[in-house]
Amino acid sequence: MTIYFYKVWQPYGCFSNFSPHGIQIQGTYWPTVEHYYQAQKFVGSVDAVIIPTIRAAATPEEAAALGRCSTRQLRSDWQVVKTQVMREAVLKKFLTHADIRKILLTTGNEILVENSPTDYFWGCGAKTTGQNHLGKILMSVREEIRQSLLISVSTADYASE
Ligand SMILES: Nc1c(N[C@@H]2O[C@H](COP(=O)(O)O)[C@@H](O)[C@H]2O)[nH]c(=O)[nH]c1=O
Repeated sequence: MTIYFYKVWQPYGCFSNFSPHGIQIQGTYWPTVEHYYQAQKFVGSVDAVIIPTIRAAATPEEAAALGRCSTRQLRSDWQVVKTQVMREAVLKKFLTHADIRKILLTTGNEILVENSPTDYFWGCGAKTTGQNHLGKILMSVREEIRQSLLISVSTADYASE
């Protein structure tokens, strides 16, 4: 059965990038994946000065509003790199926090869909025809973590023989 998620306070809210699970990337701490993702839009752009303000935003909603401001200039390669930026942050989130990693793994092979009514790239959009890239990243992170756990279990078996 497909698992839909969107808001933090709804079922499977920990899959939202707005969930309060901090990550450390290259020595810098970010309060949520959303803070990190929105700030990466400006790395190397003339508006990079906004990055510390996004990192310090009190909420992910505030970080998103800063990052979505249409008068600021995005980095020129943003459309090319944004999916990889998101995957790196989501993977780090689930490697860092054991409680939500367990929730992700217990979804087995179910399809995960960000049920955003507006976003046809990261989510499925109101018509459910969106590309669901966040759901796809979560499923791929789930598989990567599962495989790495299998490898560590089999290595431990081997070592104990
Ligand atoms: N969960 C969630 C949202 N969805 C998130 O918004 C981000 C896309 O931002 P952008 O690329 O700037 O349009 C991405 O992290 C997506 O998962 N948006 C919201 O306004 N509220 C929310 O609770």
